[in-house]
Amino acid sequence: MIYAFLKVHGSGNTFYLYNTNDENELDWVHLTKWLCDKNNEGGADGLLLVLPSKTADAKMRVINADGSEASMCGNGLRCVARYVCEKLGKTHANIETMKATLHVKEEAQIFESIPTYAVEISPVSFDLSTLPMVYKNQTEIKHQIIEEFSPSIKFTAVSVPNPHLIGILEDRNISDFTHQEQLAQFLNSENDYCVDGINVSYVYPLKNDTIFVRTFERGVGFTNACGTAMTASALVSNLNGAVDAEVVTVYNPGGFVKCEVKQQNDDFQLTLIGNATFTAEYEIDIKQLDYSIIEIKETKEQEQYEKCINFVNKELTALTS
Ligand SMILES: N[C@@H](CCC[C@H](N)C(=O)O)C(=O)O
Repeated sequence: MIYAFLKVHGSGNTFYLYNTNDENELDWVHLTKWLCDKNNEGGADGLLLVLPSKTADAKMRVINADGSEASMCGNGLRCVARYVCEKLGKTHANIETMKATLHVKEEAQIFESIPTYAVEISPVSFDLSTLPMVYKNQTEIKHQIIEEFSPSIKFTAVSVPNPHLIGILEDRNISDFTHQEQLAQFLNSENDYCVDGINVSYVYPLKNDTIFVRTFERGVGFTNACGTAMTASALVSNLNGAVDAEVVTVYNPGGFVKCEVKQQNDDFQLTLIGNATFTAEYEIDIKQLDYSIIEIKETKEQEQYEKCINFVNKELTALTS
């Protein structure tokens, strides 16, 4: 039987998007592992399921490349937002996710001819029980050196609501990620700190309102970008004085986003703004657990997005040289 998928990305964080009314239509875990295999048309970082919702315009589920399910996906939510808004002929919508129903809307383009959406990132918590993560008897890890991780990097643990460990670096050498990879691989395998793994991001403050973020994602590995990680990094950078801006520009290997950070008492209102690019339509023949790609129809959107990448690379070179 032939199934229609969209290939989409937010900041180069690439997903297959599939819309269905039947939440049990296919073996999502088995399918996602095949779709994300780099040997199959370059793979992807995960699968976004768009499903009916009793309480919102639609429901989003996120399956990581390794088959694990995540509670949230910021880059993916922008793509789902565009898909749902275009399908319903609206510029605003509410999307049900595992832990919250989130408001999404079409936004002014962040770069010429780039479809742009703004999505709410919520709930936010610094309580280690929400990650889940354990460290001695602490209930939080906030801008703290953890000798077992690094003698110099200060880390913050935060859920948005998926789990993130954010390290703020003092230097601008955004070319060597060896330490980050070693720590992330340790925390995403058998260890005494994180039972279900954690997304690990290193943040490089560049200006008072600008950071660079590289993320090793739980269930995927290094990706071009992680929307929830970039938003969490903008929040943590503000809280720790690395930046002082309500709107933070976040560069990443896959492009850039804007993260809005508002605080009222202990409540944070976080908004992630960035591209929602649809690169191709895929027709995939699925017979039980056997898959074959029948046809790929490229859109023209990636050509325009490459111009955005070229602009970002020039900006980054100027900021880090
Ligand atoms: N890349 C996504 C996050 C996807 C889930 C994450 N890997 C997790 O398991 O928490 C994003 O853009 O936020």
